[in-house]
Amino acid sequence: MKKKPVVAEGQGDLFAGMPSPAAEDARDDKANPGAVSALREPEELPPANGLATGSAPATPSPHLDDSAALMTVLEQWTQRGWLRALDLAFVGFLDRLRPEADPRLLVAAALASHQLGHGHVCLDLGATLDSPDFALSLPPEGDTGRGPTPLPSDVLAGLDVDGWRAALAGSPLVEQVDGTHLIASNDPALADRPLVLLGHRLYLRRYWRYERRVGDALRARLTLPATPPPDLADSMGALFPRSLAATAEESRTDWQKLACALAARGAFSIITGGPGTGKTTTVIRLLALLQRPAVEAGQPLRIRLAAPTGKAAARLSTSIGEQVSRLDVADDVRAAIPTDVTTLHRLLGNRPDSRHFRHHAGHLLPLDVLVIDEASMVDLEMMAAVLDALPLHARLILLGDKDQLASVEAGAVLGDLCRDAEAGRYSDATRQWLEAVSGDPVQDPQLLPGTDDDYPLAQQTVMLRLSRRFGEGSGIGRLARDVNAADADAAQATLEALSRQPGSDTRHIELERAGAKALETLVLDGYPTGTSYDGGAPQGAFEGNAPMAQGSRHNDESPPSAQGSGYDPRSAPSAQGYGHYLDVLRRERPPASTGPDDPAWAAWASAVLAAFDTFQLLCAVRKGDYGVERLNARIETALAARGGIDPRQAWYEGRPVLVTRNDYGLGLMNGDVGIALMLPEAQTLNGAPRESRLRVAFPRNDGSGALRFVLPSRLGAIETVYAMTVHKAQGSEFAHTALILPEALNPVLTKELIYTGITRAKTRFTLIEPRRGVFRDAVGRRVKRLSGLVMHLSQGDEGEAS
Ligand SMILES: Nc1ncnc2c1ncn2[C@@H]1O[C@H](COP(=O)(O)OP(=O)(O)OP(=O)(O)O)[C@@H](O)[C@H]1O
Repeated sequence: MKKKPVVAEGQGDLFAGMPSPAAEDARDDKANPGAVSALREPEELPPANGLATGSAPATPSPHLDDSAALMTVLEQWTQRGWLRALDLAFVGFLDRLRPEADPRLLVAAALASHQLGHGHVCLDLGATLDSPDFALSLPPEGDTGRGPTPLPSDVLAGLDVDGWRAALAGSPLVEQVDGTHLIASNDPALADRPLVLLGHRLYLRRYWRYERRVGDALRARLTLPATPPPDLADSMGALFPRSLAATAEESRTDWQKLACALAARGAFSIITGGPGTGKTTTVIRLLALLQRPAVEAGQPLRIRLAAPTGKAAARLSTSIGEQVSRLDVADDVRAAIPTDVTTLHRLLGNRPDSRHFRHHAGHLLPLDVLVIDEASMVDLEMMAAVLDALPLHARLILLGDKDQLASVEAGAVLGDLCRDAEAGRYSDATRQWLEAVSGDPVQDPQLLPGTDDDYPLAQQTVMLRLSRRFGEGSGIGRLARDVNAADADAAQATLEALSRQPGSDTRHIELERAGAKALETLVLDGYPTGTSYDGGAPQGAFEGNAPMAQGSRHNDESPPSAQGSGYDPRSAPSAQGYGHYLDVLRRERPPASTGPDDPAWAAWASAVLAAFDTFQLLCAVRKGDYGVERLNARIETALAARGGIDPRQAWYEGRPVLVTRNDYGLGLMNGDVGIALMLPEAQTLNGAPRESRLRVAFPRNDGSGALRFVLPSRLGAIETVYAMTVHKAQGSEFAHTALILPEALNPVLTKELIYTGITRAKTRFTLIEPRRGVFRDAVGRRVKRLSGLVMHLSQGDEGEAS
């Protein structure tokens, strides 16, 4: 078969400029040949775990006969949406670079690139051969895989892990990294090779390099001498009075205090904990503790606070603002603690259409302390960029919940770095130092012993263990804990018990039993008082694939709020559906005579946005009957049917939209949510009556509470957002969060996803299952993101952390 050209050489983001970073790597290694100790522990090459290892090789698949045969398959996969165009382009690039390349190399390259799109930094050859379709999440959700297209398991059939590895190792496109030292050779000819093989892991060079940069930078920070502020013990005593300890347990070990002490002594620290465990409270006290001596010396520290998304930045800004105002410190110290939180992109100085930032190793950030909140959402590439741009003297503090889903982009940096957080792994020296400065014993049944050499990172990591938001009495908290423990039976039992309990904050709707109407009622109206949704809701419109409003009794009649349930959405503020924000939109609209500059319009827009935030439907998936795309359409139809919106045009008043890509020109960030509203024009022509025009109101997300109004025509990457994926909801919270699962288990459904969904809820949580058992099965499954950081950090705890 004749080979087809795939793309122009050099096209595609992943491999653009590949040679130059590689050359930099080579320079790094020359300059610092021993730069691989603490974080980059010597690797023992993992044993091959491909099922085929050791057994007689099965018949090789014809798809790997030659590169033309393979290219045909890869093109089919791309056409079907199984691979990204970028993945195919990468392979096309390699194929042109080395026309004689082994098809086993080309398929591995395609899959390594594909895995990046699924968050994995590299391709694990053994795991891929063990279970190709599952490891590669192919066919993707919403695709049954039927048809003539071969599956990955067909294409890889007959490959054994050793043979595959040997084919890669022998390729001139691959640099084999020394498994003992984790460094590349310094041969400049090799440094141009676009792929890196480390044991059974194949990396695109760019990502291997990010991993190295993060590992090296963290190790450098961890080996700096400790610099605790003077009078640490006294300052901590004042900032963490005993009365703050809420329970008998915490009065023994105040983890917030210990976190503050560890962060105060080193150039790098991590404070992890679930929702409401006091991460913000702790970091504010830490900033006060660091800033006081600096202010007294007349040299206040330059402190910056950042988060990965605008929404997360706004949330931290609000919470810090409230807490700083209550802080018991001198006014000049309080004034020197910032409350504005920026996004990481802004902090680093994004450049339009470029993945490079204004601040980098050659132009460092002008700061002394950097706090990054919601660090679980920071991907590997961004973490490398931050560490590059950070002066070595500056303290870096990562805050986040290690158990949440990782970033959509490749890498699970916080999760990787927090592997030992639960077990503590403090060395005797760390423990003694902590006990001396805090006056508290360091004790918890989960703690395991450690040493400085084996667990360098653990010495600067603290896990906060007590949730103040979701205490013992909170159903949401109980469910989140069971899910987080991956205890499927306990989680299912808790869910059912809470759902039956009157007045509980958590509900379970099984659509098989309750009928699709229950979903419609929930999404539109929240919880009507006195109605049980998990049993007796009437059958109706929202069944099967029918659009939500088809056949609905609401269509031509009064809305359900007036249909005998006795429910008035205004009387149940903590359990709203989407009817609520439309209600506010209608009810609170300023009179038509209100001038265009009157602040009443902004106040109205703010009220509508706030009302929208009281409820959010989250989906685990995008495709299928219970994915974002179809549910958005069904909800839109249902709201239209009751007269709440008029979606005959793409843009209509009340349309909620989610920004899906940063737009620096407009000041909008990926994750920002806005609502289209009809607003008066500022100008009229020749005394003509004033016209109204749709504009989309977005919160400025800078802590000011101000809004930004944007013409719909200026918005590029947006989507309607009645339903939102759990991934997109990270960093946000909603008073009432409903999480709907798909009908069948699929690779994205894991306990991390369910945990992240549950913990978006502030006061109410509803789990909706189209089919019983999906929740339970999902809770039993963990995300396993592949990355070398885990490997570098895992020495010394073999067998304990898995
Ligand atoms: N030591 C403490 N004593 C009393 N209240 C506390 C203490 N620590 C935190 N809180 C309260 O608990 C709530 C949650 O704290 P905080 O916002 O610091 O947690 P968080 O972990 O940052 O939460 P999030 O999950 O929103 O990021 C706040 O109302 C805070 O005032």
